[in-house]
Amino acid sequence: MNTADNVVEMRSISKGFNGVPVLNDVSFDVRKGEVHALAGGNGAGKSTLMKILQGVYQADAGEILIGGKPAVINTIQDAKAAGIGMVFQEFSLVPSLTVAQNIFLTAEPLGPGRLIDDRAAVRRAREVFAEMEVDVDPRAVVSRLGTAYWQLTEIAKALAQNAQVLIMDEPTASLARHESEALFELIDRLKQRGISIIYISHRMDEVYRLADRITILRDGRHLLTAPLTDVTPEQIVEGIVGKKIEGQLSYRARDHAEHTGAPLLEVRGLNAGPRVRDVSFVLRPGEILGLAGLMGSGRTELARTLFGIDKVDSGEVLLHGKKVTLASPQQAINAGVALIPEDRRAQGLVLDHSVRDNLLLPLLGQIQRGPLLDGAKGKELSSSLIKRFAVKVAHPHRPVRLLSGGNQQKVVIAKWLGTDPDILILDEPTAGVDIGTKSEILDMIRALASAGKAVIVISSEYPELLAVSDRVLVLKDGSIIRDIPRSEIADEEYLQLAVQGV
Ligand SMILES: Nc1ncnc2c1ncn2[C@@H]1O[C@H](COP(=O)(O)OP(=O)(O)OP(=O)(O)O)[C@@H](O)[C@H]1O
Repeated sequence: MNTADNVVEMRSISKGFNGVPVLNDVSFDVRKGEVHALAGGNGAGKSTLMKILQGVYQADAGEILIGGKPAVINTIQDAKAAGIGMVFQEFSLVPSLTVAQNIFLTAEPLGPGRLIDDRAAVRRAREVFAEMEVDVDPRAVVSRLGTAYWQLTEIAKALAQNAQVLIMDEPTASLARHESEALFELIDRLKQRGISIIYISHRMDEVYRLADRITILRDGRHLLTAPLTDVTPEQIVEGIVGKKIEGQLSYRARDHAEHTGAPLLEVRGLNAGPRVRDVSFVLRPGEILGLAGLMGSGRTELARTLFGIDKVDSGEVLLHGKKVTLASPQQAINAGVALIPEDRRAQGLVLDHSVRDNLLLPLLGQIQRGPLLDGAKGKELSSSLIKRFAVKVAHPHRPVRLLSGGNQQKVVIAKWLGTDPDILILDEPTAGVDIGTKSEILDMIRALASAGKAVIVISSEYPELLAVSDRVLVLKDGSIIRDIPRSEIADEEYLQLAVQGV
């Protein structure tokens, strides 16, 4: 293949931060109209490579060619001019503005007197959405729209700026199932129009559904680039993780699986706001309970209520047979409940604080010596958690925000498991984590249950939910509509139908 067929070519890129190498001699190319998956473990360097292509970082060595010609991409503006567009994972729109205003925020069509011409912007935005074959009202205020529409607006914004290559970093992370399918269909259409997509995802099914080729990075080095037709899922997993992983997503029987002990948690007629309605269930030691439901079904709200964040309107919660008041997270923690939240950046971490401080936050009680903190003990505790969860960090005193997304998730999990809770609630625990870590997290969940704890898992990924749950509660509009033992769930499809209330 002639290099001129590549819309983007990155050659021998190297990059380090403060002397720590992150990318080492990495080459990567993208052809016109292809979806190229970029895969690799947490911290492998995917985002860093893409930030170099977007002009956010400059490479220490190597070169970039656009359409076969050497290009200098030192700023985000350079990248835009070169036809590189980014669909941000944490959306970069201004919520108080309309869709059209956001699309043309930096490049408004100017009317007479050089004012922002709203009518022209709306007209042009309509054209872009028509080309995308999606239905979005350009006059709608962004804050009133759901995540899927934010994403469509981001894509429209890049296309309006003539992007030829779109970088999508975990684009389905906050989408419901049907929204993800709509996104895949849009990607198919964009491809047909000759747009190239760089697709970063830890989800293997998406990679196979969409990608023409895959490039795998491991520890900052290029491992392979191949058409998807030439590699098996097992080879990809092994390439990413560096070892074979078997039976990751199959349900395994465990010790304590009969769950005959006295209930650890009893919820009776719980009402909290509009999304938790008359919820009752029992959770016994050793049990893993899956919560399934569509977006907005009340899964997250139920978790937040049990952790003392959302206010209880009526009903009772019993822990170890005793009635408890869960009016604050502190009360919940004291009672032995821990929640690993869905939105880890907002709720799970203090991003500017060090990895060590974040890990020790819920453990302060354990390292207190009189009025002081025992520094040595803190160091020991945090180091052992970093080791146990294989958090990839140059030094524990580095701020958490410098960690890759997946490693931030590991810090959140390590932090809460360090508190040794009796009841652990995990809301989308594997979002953003690589396949190796995912399998470790699922094993951790199983191990906790085997040790006699009780676990509640919320996950939109059915294979994952079915791999760990002994029982699944299906929620709809805040109420439990089904309570199904794992043995009765034949397959994913069965669960999907149950969730839809069929
Ligand atoms: N600004 C920075 N300063 C210091 N180190 C950084 C910075 N940005 C990234 N790193 C480090 O570079 C490495 C690669 O991170 P990167 O975000 O590129 O990984 P990734 O492959 O995208 O991972 P993930 O799948 O977890 O998102 C990580 O070890 C990270 O801590």
